[in-house]
Amino acid sequence: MAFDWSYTLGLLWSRDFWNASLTVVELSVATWVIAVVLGFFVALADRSPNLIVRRAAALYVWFFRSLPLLVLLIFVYNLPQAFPSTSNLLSVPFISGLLALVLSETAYIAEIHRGALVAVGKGQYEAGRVLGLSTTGIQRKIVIPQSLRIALPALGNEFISIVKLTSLVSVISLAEILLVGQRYYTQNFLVIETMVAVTFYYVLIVSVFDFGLKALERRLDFSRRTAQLTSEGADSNSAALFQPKVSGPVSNDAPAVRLERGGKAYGHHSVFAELDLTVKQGEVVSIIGPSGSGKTTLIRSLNGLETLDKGVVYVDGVPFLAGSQEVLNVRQKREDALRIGMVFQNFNLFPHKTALENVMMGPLYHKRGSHEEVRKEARYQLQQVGMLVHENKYPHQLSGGQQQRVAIARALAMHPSIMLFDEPTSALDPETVGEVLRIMAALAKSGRTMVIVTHEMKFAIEVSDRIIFMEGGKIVFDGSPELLIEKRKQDARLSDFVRI
Ligand SMILES: Nc1ncnc2c1ncn2[C@@H]1O[C@H](COP(=O)(O)OP(=O)(O)OP(=O)(O)O)[C@@H](O)[C@H]1O
Repeated sequence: MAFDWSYTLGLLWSRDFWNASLTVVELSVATWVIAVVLGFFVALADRSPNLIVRRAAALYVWFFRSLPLLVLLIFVYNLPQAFPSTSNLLSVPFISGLLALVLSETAYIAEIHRGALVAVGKGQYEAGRVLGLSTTGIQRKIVIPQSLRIALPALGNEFISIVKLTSLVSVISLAEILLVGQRYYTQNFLVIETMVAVTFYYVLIVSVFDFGLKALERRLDFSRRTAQLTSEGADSNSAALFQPKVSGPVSNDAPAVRLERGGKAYGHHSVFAELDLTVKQGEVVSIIGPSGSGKTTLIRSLNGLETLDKGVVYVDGVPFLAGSQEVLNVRQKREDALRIGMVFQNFNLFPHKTALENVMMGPLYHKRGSHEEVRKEARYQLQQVGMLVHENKYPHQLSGGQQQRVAIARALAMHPSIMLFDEPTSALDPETVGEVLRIMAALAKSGRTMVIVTHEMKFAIEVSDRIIFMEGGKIVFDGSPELLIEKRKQDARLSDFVRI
C-alpha cells in the first residue's frame, strides 16, 4: 500500500492536532515552571542545616524518582476512588496530568538545582555575608542568578523531556497529540501516515522552545558579555571630584577590635585556645606565621565567618560576637558587621556583575543613597584603586590583581572602620602582587585600621605598626617591625621564617 501523502499533509492543518499541540505546550510550560520553582525549594531544603528538613527533601527526591510516571498518572487520576472529595479536581485529565508531572519533575529538577547550588562556591556566600546581605538577600542577588545560569542548559533539556512525557498523559484520556493521532488511525488504519503528523507536531514544539531556551541561555551567560573601557576624560574627572561621606573616626578610646580568650577547634583539633588580640584605632597589624598556624581562622573569627567556640569579640568596645559556649548573650546585628570590611584571598567578586556593579551591590542593598549617588561613590572608589577604566568589565575579563583591586573598592564602599585582609596576594601572579600591595600601603598610610594575614614579609615590615607571629595557634611574637628585626637575630625560629 502506497504512503498517503495527501492525508498526512492534510493533518498538518488539522484543528484537532493544533488544539492538542496547544494542550501539550500549556501542560509542558506549566509543569516546567512549577517544577523549576518547587525544585529550587527542595534543593534548598536538601542543604538545610536542619536534619529533618534535609531528610524530608532526600526522601521526596528518592521516592518520586523511583516511581514510573505512568504509575503515578494512573494513581493520581484514580485517587478520587479513595478520596471522593478530590473528584472535582482530579477527574479533569489536565489537572491530574499536571499534578503527576509536577510531582515527578520536581524531584528531577531539584537534583539539577542542587548541582548548580553546589557549583556556586562558598566564597560567594561569604562575600555576601561580609557585605551584610541577609540569607534571602544572598539567595536573591548572588546565588539564584548564578545557579540559574549554571542550571539553565540542564533545565532546558528537562523541558524537552517534559514535552515528550506529556504523551503518557494520553492514558488518562487527555486530548494531547498522541491521543488525537490514535483516534485518527483507529478509524482509518493509516498508522504510519498519522504518526508522521504526530512526529511533526512534537518536533515543531521542541524546536521552537529549544531555540527560545538557547537564546535565553546566551542572554544569561555573562561569560560571553563584552565590556567597553570607560573613555578617559570628563567621565573619569567626575569620579575624581566626588567626595565620599567617609565615616569619621570612632570617638571612644576603645580598641577598634578586641578578641578576648578566643578558642576555636575543628572537631578534636584545637586551632587556638585562650587567645587575646587587640587592635587599636588606626593601627595596621600584620599576622604572619607558618602554614596551619591558625592565622586565617583567627582573622575569620573576628567577623564571624568562623564561629568561635569560646571568647568574645568587641568592635569599638562593644561586644559583637560571642563564642558558641559563651554565656554572654550577644546578638550580632548585620549593621554591626558592616563596620568590618573583608578582602579574601580568592577575591570572591560576583561573576555575574561588572566591576562597578560589584562595588555598588552592598551600598544599594543597604540603601546608602539613591542609585545615582551610590554609582558616583562606587566610581570614586574604583578610581582610588585605579580601576575606573575597567568599570564595565566582568570579573572574568580582569586579571587577578585587577580583581583584587575591585574587591578592595567593594569593601571600602561600605565605609568600614576596620579592614581585614586574608592573604590578599597569595592567589596572584608575582607580577600583579605589587599593584595590590601598593593600594594596601596607601590605605595603611591614610590611617585606616587594618588587620592583614600575609606571607609578604617585606611588605608587612614596611607598612605595619605591629607584627604578630603565630605558631601552633599561639602568638609567639607581638611587637613593632623594628623589634621583630631585632629579635630574629637571637631567635632561630623567627630568623628562619622572617627572611626579607
Ligand atoms: N574547615 C576546617 N575544617 C577542619 N580543619 C580546618 C578547617 N579550616 C582550617 N582547619 C585547620 O586549622 C588549622 C589552621 O588553619 P588556618 O587556615 O587558620 O591556618 P593558616 O595559618 O591560615 O595557614 P595558611 O597560611 O596555610 O593559610 C590547620 O591545621 C587547618 O588544617
